[in-house]
Amino acid sequence: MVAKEKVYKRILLKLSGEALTGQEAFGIDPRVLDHLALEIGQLVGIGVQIGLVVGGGNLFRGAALQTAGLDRVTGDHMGMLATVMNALALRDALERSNIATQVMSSIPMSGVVDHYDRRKAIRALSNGDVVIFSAGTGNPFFTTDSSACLRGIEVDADVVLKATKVDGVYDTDPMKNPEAIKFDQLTYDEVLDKKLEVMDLTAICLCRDHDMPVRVFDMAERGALLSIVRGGTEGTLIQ
Ligand SMILES: Nc1ncnc2c1ncn2[C@@H]1O[C@H](COP(=O)(O)OP(=O)(O)OP(=O)(O)O)[C@@H](O)[C@H]1O
Ligand SMILES: O=c1ccn([C@@H]2O[C@H](COP(=O)(O)O)[C@@H](O)[C@H]2O)c(=O)[nH]1
Repeated sequence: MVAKEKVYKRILLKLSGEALTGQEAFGIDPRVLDHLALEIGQLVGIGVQIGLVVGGGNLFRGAALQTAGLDRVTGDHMGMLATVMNALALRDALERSNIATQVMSSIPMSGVVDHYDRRKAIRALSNGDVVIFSAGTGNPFFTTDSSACLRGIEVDADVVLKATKVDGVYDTDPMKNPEAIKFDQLTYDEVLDKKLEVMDLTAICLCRDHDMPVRVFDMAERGALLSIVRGGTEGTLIQ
């Protein structure tokens, strides 16, 4: 039974960078951005406060660049800059849908976006603006899963919602094993013990230590986001 009213007042929504590619060969598919603007607009419409983190996997990942011969820290810097590009594209799509949006970056980028400031972010969220936290944590060797959980905890979100390319957490990677079995619910320790790779384990530890629930769900499933903020059980809940 799904409530008509929202059960979450403030959320941290982590969007898959990789899923932004959509049907394009590389980069960002504008149709994915438009779909996201529609879904996010529905939440804004019922008064949900939304912090966003978008990944960079559609453009660059430090680990992949290292495999190709680049220095790892340089690769991670490139990955973090990729998340800023995605954040700018997302802001553009949201603003075209008349959704007030601010982008903050963990890496100072004067003249392009504001530097991350927790108090300003909380004020903006309280005013109903969508706030996109870009450039990850600002540090190499992390991922945007960790930055999403970190920012979610900092701004006192009710939940971290990881919107990704699969519809939940499975016992093995469902992209590689069609027989994989899906979980409806898991504890943080079960994710850690089983080394389930849907989310990086640093992020899970952080959420466990700060009692931040995480729901993993399919970014492409229409209406899933709205349903979840009203108490729907799409995907897998980790708590
Ligand atoms: N046990 C598992 N259950 C579900 N998915 C898993 C599991 N193990 C690995 N995965 C993989 O994890 C992926 C999601 O994590 P990943 O960090 O790669 O993507 P993302 O965070 O959505 O993208 P980006 O890093 O670009 O933001 C899924 O596409 C899935 O293939
Ligand atoms: O705190 C962070 C966050 C990210 N990175 C680098 O950016 C890329 C893209 O992020 P994804 O989470 O993989 O989408 C990541 O692979 C890292 O290289 C970072 O260094 N620090």
